Amino acid sequence: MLGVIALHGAQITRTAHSTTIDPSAIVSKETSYDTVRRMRATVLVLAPLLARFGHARVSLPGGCAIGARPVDMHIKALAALGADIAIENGLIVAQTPNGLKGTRIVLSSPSVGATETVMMAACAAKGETEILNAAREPEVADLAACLSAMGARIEGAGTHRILIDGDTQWRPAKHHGIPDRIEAGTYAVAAAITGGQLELIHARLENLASVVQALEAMGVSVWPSDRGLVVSRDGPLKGADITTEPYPGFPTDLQAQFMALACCAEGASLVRETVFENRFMHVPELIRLGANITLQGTTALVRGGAPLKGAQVMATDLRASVSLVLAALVSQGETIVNRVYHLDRGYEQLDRKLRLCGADIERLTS
Ligand SMILES: CC(=O)N[C@H]1[C@@H](OP(=O)(O)OP(=O)(O)OC[C@H]2O[C@@H](n3ccc(=O)[nH]c3=O)[C@H](O)[C@@H]2O)O[C@H](CO)[C@@H](O)[C@@H]1O
Ligand SMILES: C=C(OP(=O)(O)O)C(=O)O
Repeated sequence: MLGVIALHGAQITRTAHSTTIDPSAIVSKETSYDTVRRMRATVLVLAPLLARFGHARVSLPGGCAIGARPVDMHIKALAALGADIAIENGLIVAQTPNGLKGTRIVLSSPSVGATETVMMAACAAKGETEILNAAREPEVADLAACLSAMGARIEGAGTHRILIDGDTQWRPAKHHGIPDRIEAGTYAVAAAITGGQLELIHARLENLASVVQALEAMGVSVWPSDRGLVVSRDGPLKGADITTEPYPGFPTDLQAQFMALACCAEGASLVRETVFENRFMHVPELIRLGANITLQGTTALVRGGAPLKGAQVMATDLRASVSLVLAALVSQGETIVNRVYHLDRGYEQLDRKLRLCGADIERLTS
């Protein structure tokens, strides 16, 4: 695989649903559960709706089926800021009869979504809010940069402690979301698994340190270019141990893709998932392609080097889907990935981009 791939803004690709769907559709009882189930980002409109209207009715979010995915931290934090919240018929119903009031929020774990919810709500609260044990993901800092451009006063986003001065006087602003580091990591695996070279335009080394470390441990070269990063492999792939962790650790959203890569390595790899309790649904499908993987609890032992052969496989979630596409690129014969619609939540025109770089890939349904 050889070529150049331009990455899109994280906010565009990763939260596409919230940008294209009118909030009134999200709260409508007519919205089909199946639609909402696929949208994790719906929970993130709760704070802006509350701040704007003083009340909100938002479907309990779903997102990728990779665990129970509760929203207890979002709800507890909004309640601490002064919201009255109830769950009714699968909807989160919230109101702020006395407005929101800044306070100290200690998150029980550094949830990305809960940090974003609190940060947005705190902008509209009276007084100061402190978030402790905040998520440090670059998307949190990027959201803070966007809110700050709109008039918010936020310090410490990207660290474990965020301070927000409330009562924001909002103003219009333009903000470009950061390039999607998960999209970048996925195309990096495409270059690595095929023994090719890709230049990833806009990819940022500073947001991909743990990913680059894993690639290098597996025998893949990564270097900065004027426009982004170049990822290249011409020697053998080596096995590596990978443990998913909150940022700056190795991202859970790249675990499936690296497992596909590990299937093609010489030697064994251990892949541990610590963020979500059920994120190994790609394993039986990779095995269907011929991979040698043993699952034990939250750890997968991948014995690399077994030849992969094309088969009919089923995509279960966004990253599981793309891991099957990546494995199919190096499988002998034809692979058909069913339920490929999951892909579109995180990748714009994946098939076209891979085709332009030399892959023999075709989308059979829209
Ligand atoms: C739309 C979006 O940005 N999605 C990303 C976000 O998801 P999301 O924001 O849902 O992920 P979180 O960081 O909140 O989840 C991390 C862990 O905390 C748990 N938890 C979370 C909230 C809560 O109220 N209670 C609770 O127990 C979750 O079940 C999970 O085990 O960060 C994840 C971790 O990097 C990524 O995989 C997702 O791609
Ligand atoms: C899990 C993911 O997304 P969401 O949180 O939207 O389900 C993902 O992007 O891999």
